[in-house]
Amino acid sequence: MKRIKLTIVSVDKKIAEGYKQDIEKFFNGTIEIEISSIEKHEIIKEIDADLILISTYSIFRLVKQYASKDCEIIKINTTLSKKGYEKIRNLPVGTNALLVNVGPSTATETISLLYNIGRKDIELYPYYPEIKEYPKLDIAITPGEVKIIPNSVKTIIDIGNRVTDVSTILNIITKLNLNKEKYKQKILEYCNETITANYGIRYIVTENYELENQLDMLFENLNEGIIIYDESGIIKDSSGSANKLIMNDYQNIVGEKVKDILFINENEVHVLNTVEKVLKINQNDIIATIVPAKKVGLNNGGIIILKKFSDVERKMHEHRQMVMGKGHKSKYRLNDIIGSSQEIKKCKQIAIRMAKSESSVLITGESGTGKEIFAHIIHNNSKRRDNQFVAVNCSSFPENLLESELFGYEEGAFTGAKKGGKQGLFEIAHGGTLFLDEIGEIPIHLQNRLLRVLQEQEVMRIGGDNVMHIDVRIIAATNIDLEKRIKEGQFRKDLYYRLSVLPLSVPSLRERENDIFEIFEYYRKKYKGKFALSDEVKYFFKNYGWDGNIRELKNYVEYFANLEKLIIEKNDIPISNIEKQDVLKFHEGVNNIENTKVNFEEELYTIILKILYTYYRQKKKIGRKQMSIELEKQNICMSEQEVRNYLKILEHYGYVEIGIGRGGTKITQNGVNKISKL
Ligand SMILES: Nc1ncnc2c1ncn2[C@@H]1O[C@H](COP(=O)(O)OP(=O)(O)OP(=O)(O)O)[C@@H](O)[C@H]1O
Repeated sequence: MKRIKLTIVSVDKKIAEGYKQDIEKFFNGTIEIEISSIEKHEIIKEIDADLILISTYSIFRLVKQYASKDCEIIKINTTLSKKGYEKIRNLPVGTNALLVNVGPSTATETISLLYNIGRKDIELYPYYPEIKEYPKLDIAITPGEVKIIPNSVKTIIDIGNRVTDVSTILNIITKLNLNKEKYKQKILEYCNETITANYGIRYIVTENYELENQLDMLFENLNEGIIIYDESGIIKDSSGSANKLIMNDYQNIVGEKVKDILFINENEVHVLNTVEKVLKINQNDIIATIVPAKKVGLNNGGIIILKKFSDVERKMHEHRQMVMGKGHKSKYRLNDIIGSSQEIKKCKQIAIRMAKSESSVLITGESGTGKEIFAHIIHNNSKRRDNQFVAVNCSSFPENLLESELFGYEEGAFTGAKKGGKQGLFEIAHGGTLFLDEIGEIPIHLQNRLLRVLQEQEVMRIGGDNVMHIDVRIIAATNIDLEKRIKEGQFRKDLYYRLSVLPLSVPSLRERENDIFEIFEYYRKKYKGKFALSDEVKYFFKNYGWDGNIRELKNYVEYFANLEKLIIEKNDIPISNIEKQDVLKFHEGVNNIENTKVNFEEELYTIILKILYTYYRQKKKIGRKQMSIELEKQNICMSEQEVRNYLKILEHYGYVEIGIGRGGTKITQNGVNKISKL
């Protein structure tokens, strides 16, 4: 292999020798160094080198003539050795001395060097052999030129030959494209042996080194395994514990592909946001946090933190995922609420007004009506929008886990508690909004605690004695009748009042029939469905009960989009034929309602009206479900859909009033009159 060649050019051969020694010593003979001197303003021969170093800029033009076209030329920066500096370090402030060197420029250069490295407080006067006038001083300082010091001088301070500055060493490494890592330690040593006037470089070299050292230590001592990978998913660095977790011994995994090592897909490696995955590696459950590293210059690379986790932690993790699944960021905007019905427009307006307030909101409505979207919208339009939106589904946690999720715990609070404790969701949501979904499911004991937090705006972690002030806005949602729960003694009245300062009732899809097809169309486009609905199917959907509301509708659209059919027929609807017939029959009935001869002698209408009358006397409304239960008591089997059909027809005749949502049905005065005549 060809050795790298460096040529040093200087006016004075002796000086060049000095530089050669410094550089040779640093590179430990791995670089070939030649000296080319200048005689009578000429260079003896052409320079054939990979890099040329010159002692002064005054010879630059001359050297350039002898150098090959693309060979770079850099000037050697010089400085003092530490030993030399020590000799002048203790000179008293205000000392006057001659600075002796071979010529005027070298003398002034040395004065400025001493000034730059810190001796600004002594007065130095240049002295060189041809000088005509100079002050007669007792002290002379010289970089090795003792012979030319005038005899009158009493004290000679020889600071020794000037040495190559670390900045030149760094220049050589960079220009010759040498492996910086290899010289890291040597650069640091060189910095310590010499004095440099280049404080910036010194700072960067030593500080970086210390930082790197600390990082290396941290890297190796963390229990978690760390993997750093580049944009091709290739591992660039890995900590000992990562190697141990993955390979079961300390075998190095640098150079391997992340996906092959962790058995995951390529797209799981290149993530846009931090994700957590649970992996099974070497019979161990490992939780891998994959952090994209755009900001640290790895492009699409990233960092993976690997951690073994116990059963307790796994449970915690699963539950955390339930919470995190809902995200700590608000994702919906007003435009995500599709529909132009008056009902939904009004609901949006109310939500926006509520957003401007700081009071608690209670969102009610059937399942799948969009309560959660409304919670996001209220947060997004409030002044808390730049802070966390933390959503938690109260029904998805066992009681004790919900408590620790909400309020957090201190280390050692219970067996299996994580080291360092855990932040509760109230703390996480500080400054933002906490969305408590399915609040009706929260157990009584926690209701007490929740109420206290809301009243006092303070939380205390489980097992802790530190009270933390929190500023969190609560939005709660429920699809069950909380007032009923209160009557049953299952929900605290005072908590209910505190939560429902601003009540928002989201209408069911049944109450806004006109929105059905608008939402249908929105999701059809979203799922890239190419289908159209047959007329019969359209009638069906218009008259369908939509108990699952928009969530159910959305599922239908997704299902149809996957069928890849152009026209969706009745038989494509994935529900039982009986229910389908009911709906369609009803449709025909309602379509022909004007002509429908309702035979009130027919027992069924009478029975239904009578049940309604009984409820009316008890000042109660009755829902479809309850109606079919009441009918069953009289040995009449009728589905909720059938009940709905009968009620619609009774409504058409003005005998009943069907309430919106789950409001239930009430007999009218007409209806009362009707049955009294029967
Ligand atoms: N107006 C709307 N336009 C479009 N999509 C909607 C609308 N309302 C709800 N959705 C969608 O319907 C689904 C159910 O909404 P969401 O989860 O907000 O309902 P929910 O009332 O909170 O239900 P649950 O009580 O079961 O938690 C979601 O996928 C949501 O995106």
